[in-house]
Amino acid sequence: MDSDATSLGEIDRLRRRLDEMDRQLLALLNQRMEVAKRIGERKRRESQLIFDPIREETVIRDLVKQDAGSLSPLGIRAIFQEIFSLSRAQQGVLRIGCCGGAAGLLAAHLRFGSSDEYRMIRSAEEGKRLLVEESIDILVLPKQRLLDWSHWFTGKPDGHLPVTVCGESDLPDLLANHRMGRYSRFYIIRLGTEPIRPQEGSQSLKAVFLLSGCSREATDPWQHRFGGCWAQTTPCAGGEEPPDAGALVRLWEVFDPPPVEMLQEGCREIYGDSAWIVLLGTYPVSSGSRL
Ligand SMILES: O=C(O)C(=O)C[C@]1(C(=O)O)C=C[C@@H](O)C=C1
Repeated sequence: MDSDATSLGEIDRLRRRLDEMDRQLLALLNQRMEVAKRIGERKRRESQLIFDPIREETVIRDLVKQDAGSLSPLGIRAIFQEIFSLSRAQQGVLRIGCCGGAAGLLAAHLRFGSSDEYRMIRSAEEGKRLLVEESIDILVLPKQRLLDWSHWFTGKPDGHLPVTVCGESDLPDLLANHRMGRYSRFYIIRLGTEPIRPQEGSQSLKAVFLLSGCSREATDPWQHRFGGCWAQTTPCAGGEEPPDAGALVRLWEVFDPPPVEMLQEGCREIYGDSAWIVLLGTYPVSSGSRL
């Protein structure tokens, strides 16, 4: 037997092993879907949302920590995001609205997976309406448009938003051509005033704050005062700042988010009554490029 034939025989044998493993994987996935369906029934009875980003992140993180094989963290993440997507589809449909054209759709697809329902949204205003009407469950919004949210809610003196930011999605550098580059970061927003609570044992949290009613320059002392203590601040206004909306300041890698009252107090000290802060939500951050 020549060496080509030997190698073909070996490939055949290995492929048969792969076939058997694929069958096992599929059987396990089907079993997993049955369990997810049961969780979904329970959630429906208790009026809980299908999408639980903190649980998903915790599962992925634990798996990445556990894996002693050759899989990359990004690979594990991509596989499990698809599994969660299948699993959400068993529980009902997660309806995702995407602003930001094709880039928004792509960012959402990269974050969520193939089995959810996507809908292109022409403007942040339309997205807000559909979210409030509950025609969509999640809105994916380019970071530039987050300022519009700041704008909309500056009118509300109590500073309560009916939405929380529950994640972020990046377009990988690979896709950052001229047009997409503008839309490299997206926020995932969902309805609900309850900020997402950190899971016990969660290592790293992000908090997003809107600091409104003051000019961009005026955020400097605020950043100086609070930035160093427990967070780094990043102004992320981009070039599309609405005239009176004030500044948006993001705090990130907040391990132990300070009480909102303390922030508000500090803010009042610096700006008197001319500014206020809105806590949009806290959510886990991943060490990879996507959440
Ligand atoms: O743990 C849950 O709450 C589930 O619904 C299961 C599951 C999963 O497949 O692991 C599915 C959807 C949620 O977003 C989180 C996790």
